[in-house]
Amino acid sequence: MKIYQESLTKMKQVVKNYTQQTSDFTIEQQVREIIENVRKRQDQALKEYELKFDQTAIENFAVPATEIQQALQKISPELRQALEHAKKNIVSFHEKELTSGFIDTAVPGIIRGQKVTPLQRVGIYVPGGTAAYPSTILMSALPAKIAGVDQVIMVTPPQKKGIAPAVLAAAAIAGVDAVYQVGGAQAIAALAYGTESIPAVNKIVGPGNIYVATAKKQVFGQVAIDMVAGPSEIGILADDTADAAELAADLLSQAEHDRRARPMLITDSLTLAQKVSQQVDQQLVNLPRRAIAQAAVEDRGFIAVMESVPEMFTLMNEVAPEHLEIQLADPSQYLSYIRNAGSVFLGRYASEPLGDYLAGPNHVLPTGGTAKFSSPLGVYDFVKKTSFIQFSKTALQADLSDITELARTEGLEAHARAVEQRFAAERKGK
Ligand SMILES: NC(=O)c1ccc[n+]([C@@H]2O[C@H](COP(=O)([O-])OP(=O)(O)OC[C@H]3O[C@@H](n4cnc5c(N)ncnc54)[C@H](O)[C@@H]3O)[C@@H](O)[C@H]2O)c1
Ligand SMILES: N[C@H](CO)Cc1c[nH]c[nH+]1
Ligand SMILES: [Zn+2]
Repeated sequence: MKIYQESLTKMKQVVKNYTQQTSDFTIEQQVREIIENVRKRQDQALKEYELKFDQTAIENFAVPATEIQQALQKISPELRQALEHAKKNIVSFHEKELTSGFIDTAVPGIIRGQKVTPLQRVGIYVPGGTAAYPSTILMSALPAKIAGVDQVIMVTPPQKKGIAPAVLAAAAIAGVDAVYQVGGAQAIAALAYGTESIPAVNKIVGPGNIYVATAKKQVFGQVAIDMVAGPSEIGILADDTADAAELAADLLSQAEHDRRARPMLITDSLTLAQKVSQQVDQQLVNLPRRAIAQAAVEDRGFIAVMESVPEMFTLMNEVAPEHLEIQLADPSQYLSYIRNAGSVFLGRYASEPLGDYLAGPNHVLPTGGTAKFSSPLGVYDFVKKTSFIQFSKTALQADLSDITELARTEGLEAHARAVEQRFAAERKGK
C-alpha cells in the first residue's frame, strides 16, 4: 500500500483528490443514456441491458412468490439460523429509531403538530454483480417494515443459474413483498419511472457499485433516495498498540468488495505503517477475491503517517469514511473527536465485518465523503413528516396584524386578505 509521510496540509489535498476520483464523467454520461432509454422503452430496454451487462436473457422480471418461499427450504439450517440471528439484532437496534409525531397545545386556542407517515412503496437495491448480498436485504428491508411501509420491492441483478436461494430466503425472512431480477443503472431507472413489469416507487434505497450510485444521484427528484452508498470504504486510526495483521485483515475485508473500494489507514507510527503494508501483501496471496482486493489496495488504498493523534483525527474527518475503526488504546475516549463517519467501530474486537452482518446497526452507509452530510440507512428513511395547525378565532385575531404586515411586505395582498376575510362579517357589522 502506498505510504505517505507528508504534512497535514499536503495530506488534505491528497484526500481531496481521492474523493474527486469518485465522480467519473464518462460513467455519468453512460448512466444518463441508460436511464433515458429505460424511461422511453421500459421493459424492452431492461431486457437489452440485462443481456449486455449481465449476459442473461430475461423473460419475466418478477421472481414468483412460491420460489421465494421455497428458498427457505433450500438453505442450510446454519444459514437460516445466522439470518434469523442477524434479523433479531437489526430489528432490536432499529426499533429504537422509531419516532412518533407530536402535538403542541401550549398556547390556548392553538394546536400545532407533526404527524409521521410511512412511505407507500419503496424499492431496495441489492447488489449482485460480483457477490450476493443476503445481509443487505435484511439491512434495507427490515427498517422499512419497522417504519410501516406498505410495499417493499427489491431489485437485484439476474444470475445465470437463477437468483441464489440465500438471497431469496433473506427476502422471505425480511418480508420483502416482490423481487425483480434486474440490476445496475437500469434497475434504478425502472424503480424511478416504472415499466410494464416493475412499478415506480416513492424512494430508492440500498448500496451498489458506481453505476448504481451514479444512477441514484441522477433520478433524485423524480424519486427520493437514501444517500450515495457506493463502493465500500474503511478508514482505520491506529497507533503502536494495534496488531498489524488484524488491521491488514480489516482493510482487506472492504477491499474485496470492489476494485473501487477504498482501504485507508492513518497512524502516527511509521513502523506500524510498514508492518501493515507487508501484512496486506501477505494476506492478499491466498484471498479468493484477490484480483478485486489487490486493485482496490493498489489504486485506491493509502496509509498516512501523521505527527500526532489530533492530526490523525483531523485528516480522517476530511476523508469522512463509510466505516471508521479506532484501534487506539482506550478507544471510546475518542468518540467526541469524530465528526464525519458512517459507522464507528471502537477497539480491537469491533472488527468491521461484525457490523456488516450481526451487531445490528445498519451497514448501508454513505461513501465518497458524503458522510459529511448523510447518515446510515434507518427507519427515518422510510417515513415522511407532515405538519398541521388549528387556530381558534381569538388566536387568529391576536396574530392578524403580524400576518398581514408580513404578507404586505412581501407584496402578497391576497395572502393578507385571505386571513382578514375570517373577520369580514365583524368589519361589515361595524
Ligand atoms: N456503501 C454501502 O453501504 C455498501 C454496502 C454493500 C455493498 N456496497 C458496495 O456495493 C457494490 C456491489 O457491486 P457489484 O458490482 O458487486 O454489484 P452491483 O449490483 O452494485 O452492480 C452490478 C451491476 O452493475 C452493472 N454494470 C456492471 N458493469 C457495467 C458497465 N460497464 N456499464 C454499465 N453497467 C454495468 C450491471 O448491470 C450489473 O448488474 C460494491 O461496490 C460494494 O462495495 C456498498
Ligand atoms: N461492507 C459493506 C458495506 O460497505 C456491507 C457488506 C455486506 N456484506 C458484506 N459487507
Ligand atoms: Zn463488507
